[in-house]
Amino acid sequence: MSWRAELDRAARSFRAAAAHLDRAEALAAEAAKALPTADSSAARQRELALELTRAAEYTAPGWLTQDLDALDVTTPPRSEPRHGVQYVRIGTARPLPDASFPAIVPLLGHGHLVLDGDATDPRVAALLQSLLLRVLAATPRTQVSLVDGVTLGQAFTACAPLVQGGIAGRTATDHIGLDLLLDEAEGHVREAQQNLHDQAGLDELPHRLIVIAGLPPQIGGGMRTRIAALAHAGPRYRLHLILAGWRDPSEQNRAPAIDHATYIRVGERHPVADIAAPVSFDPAPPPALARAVYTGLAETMRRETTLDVAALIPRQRWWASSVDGLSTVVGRDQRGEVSLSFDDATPHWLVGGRTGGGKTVFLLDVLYGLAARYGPRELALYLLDFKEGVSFTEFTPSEHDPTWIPQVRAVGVESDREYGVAVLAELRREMSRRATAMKRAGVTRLSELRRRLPDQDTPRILAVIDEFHVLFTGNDRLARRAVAHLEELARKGRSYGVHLILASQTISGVEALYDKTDSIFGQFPLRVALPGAKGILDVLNNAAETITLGSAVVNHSGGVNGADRLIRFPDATAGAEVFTELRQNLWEQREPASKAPRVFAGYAEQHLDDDPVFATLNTDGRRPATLIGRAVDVDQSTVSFGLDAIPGRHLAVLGTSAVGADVLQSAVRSLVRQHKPGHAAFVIAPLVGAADAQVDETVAELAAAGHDHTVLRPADLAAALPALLADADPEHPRYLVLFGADSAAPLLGPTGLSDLRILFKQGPVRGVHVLGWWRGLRRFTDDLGGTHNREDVACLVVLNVPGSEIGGFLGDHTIEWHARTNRALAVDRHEGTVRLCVPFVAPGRLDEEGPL
Ligand SMILES: Nc1ncnc2c1ncn2[C@@H]1O[C@H](COP(=O)(O)OP(=O)(O)OP(=O)(O)O)[C@@H](O)[C@H]1O
Repeated sequence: MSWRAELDRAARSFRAAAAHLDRAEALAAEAAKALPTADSSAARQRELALELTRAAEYTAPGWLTQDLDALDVTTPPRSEPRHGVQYVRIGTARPLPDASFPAIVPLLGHGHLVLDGDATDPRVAALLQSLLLRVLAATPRTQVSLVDGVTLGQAFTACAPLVQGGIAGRTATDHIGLDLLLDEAEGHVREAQQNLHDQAGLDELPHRLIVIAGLPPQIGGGMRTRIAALAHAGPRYRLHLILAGWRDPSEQNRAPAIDHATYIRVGERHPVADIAAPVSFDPAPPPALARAVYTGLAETMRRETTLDVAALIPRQRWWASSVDGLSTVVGRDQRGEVSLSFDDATPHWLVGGRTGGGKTVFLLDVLYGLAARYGPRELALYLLDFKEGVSFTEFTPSEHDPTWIPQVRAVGVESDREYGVAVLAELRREMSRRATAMKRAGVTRLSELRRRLPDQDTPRILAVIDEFHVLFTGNDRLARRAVAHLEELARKGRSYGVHLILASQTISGVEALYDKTDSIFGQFPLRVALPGAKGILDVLNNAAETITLGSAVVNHSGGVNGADRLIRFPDATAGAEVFTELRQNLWEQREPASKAPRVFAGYAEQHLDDDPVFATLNTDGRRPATLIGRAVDVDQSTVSFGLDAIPGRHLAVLGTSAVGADVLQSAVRSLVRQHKPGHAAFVIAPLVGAADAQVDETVAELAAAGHDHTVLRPADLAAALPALLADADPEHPRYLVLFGADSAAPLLGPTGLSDLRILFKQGPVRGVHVLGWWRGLRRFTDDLGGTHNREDVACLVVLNVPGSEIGGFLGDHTIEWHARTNRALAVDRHEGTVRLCVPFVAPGRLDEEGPL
């Protein structure tokens, strides 16, 4: 066929193609191939170039062919290549100096582009940027994976908004990153295959475009073969490659051929075999345009992936079984809802982010999601927060809302480390119980036990510890116990259905865990990095640095680079009503016997009148007890000292804090309830003005209860001491209550002091007990007659006395006590116990007293 006939045929073809998109796509390529270069008439060539331009514009409209300089961000995208092939412009073909047409090549819906040069060649770098912008602007749902092993990511710096928006993963620059990226791409193919197998179709699956600006130098034949295999399978599953630098200099180790590819030879005059004209490649797009398009895409993605809290909650409640694990929707990514699990693969999670990075919100999303899915027989929650704040209070009953989440067993807000360690110890005990039950049942996993004994109450336990690093501060015995507990729970938890979320705001927080025991770290394969998270992901992975509020990087591989998934999660604070309704709803569904969670609020005062033991005190007990506060433990057990006929059963409250008078008052008030009127006598010595209010209230209560009581004038104290012992009757106890005992010594003089010491030594066996508030340890020691007599007063409530001093007094320097507001150390020398407690105070005392 002559060239003229050839040209006519091509021109005819193009006219027909105008009516038929698919056909035009095919014929455009054919016609371009047919362009003769030598002896054709210039006029005809110009005419044909015009035809080709029209056909190209028709075949690949807007973003796909126009000069990028001539476009702005408002240019609409082309609809997805639903059928057929999407062509994209690579540059301008110029058969004559004054005749040109867009050089377009097929990509999405067809195959791949392979360039022999890499991005170290500026023409290639520019072309890749232009191609990426065109494809993404025309087909906005496309997912992108970027590899640049030759210019350290320089080729894709303009793509930062795509990375932040979750449209592109972070650029892989080395063989490890490429390896992970190929894993992900192979996952895409598998997912698509599954979709086809399930006859779900691929319409919902976005295109995935892998742009490789140059391969990292370290990669070997295996990796190249994987790329070639992906290229072979990819187009059928909406996966396409733009592969630059695909050449191998060694003849022995040639790069495998890429199927379905259009090869572009960068250095040649006719770089594309199908276009019989010289082609100059497109320049890089105007930076402002790229920025505007990519930012717009990221914003659209943000809108589309933003999830309402309602989407976290399934329509049906408590339907799920936790036999094999727990799982809940936590957010969305480009592909839809994202669920995370606690199971054998990801038994525990590590969550981090800067202050205000959304950690609390994320945790609330997770907890409500789980609580909606798994009933109390499937899930038990322990929630611990060490910082000031209200993270978990909404799970507990309050004055405004008496409901609670029935799965919650214990909540600590502004917890002490001691409380945290007590919770961890309780979890370990539960693990031991389960281990025994499993041994007995002859099984090794919780799931087997659950299947074998479906009626047994063995829910999966999730313990959430916010600001967990506080547990390690101090590097003391308590810290070591915390580490030991955490290590055990982290290592064995998966077998016994005990899962942890450790969350922290600070890098030092996370490092604290690492420093304590790097073996724990490996037990937390699932990492959730919120904005500004440090130390949560691998050191080389800075994915969390650029994400915005409401997003999180989820990484199932211990935080390694390239295994990131960017999700968005809903704002729990914005959806508060939804969660409130859910809470009330779940509460209504609870079993009638369901108990409210045990709540420890570190900042709260404890009042004797609210104490459950105080409420049950009566005169039938064998051994009168003085109630002094609530222990910092999971049950907040009441701390008391029994006053029986054993030497040493006296009570000393130590410290200048005004709380001392309250504690003494509580001790007396609890005794008041345990004696019938006339069966005990109370001798009250008000020695300091600071305790006047408590003295008055105590006396009024004694009078109201009809108890025998005397209020001593200070001047009468010395005379009263021998009398107390003289006619003592163990059946009718007597209590000497010294409000401000440190002021007694000058009143007593040497004889009186000696009488006091005799009382200390001989009183209890004869039914006489001293209860005193000494405002200084030194005074108390002197009154005892020296530390060698410390056994004479066995019950101590230590307030603001330095730890070293009390350690010295007790002869035990291992005691760790840091005096602080609203805390006391209850020491029982006989029982050998040293317990941290919240002392009973008068309501409002902390507001008056302020911090110590
Ligand atoms: N998914 C989200 N979408 C939109 N806004 C959010 C989202 N998550 C959190 N926020 C906003 O950020 C604020 C801080 O969140 P949050 O209290 O969870 O941070 P935090 O990391 O727990 O901070 P801190 O530890 O200092 O309390 C919230 O008040 C909320 O308005």
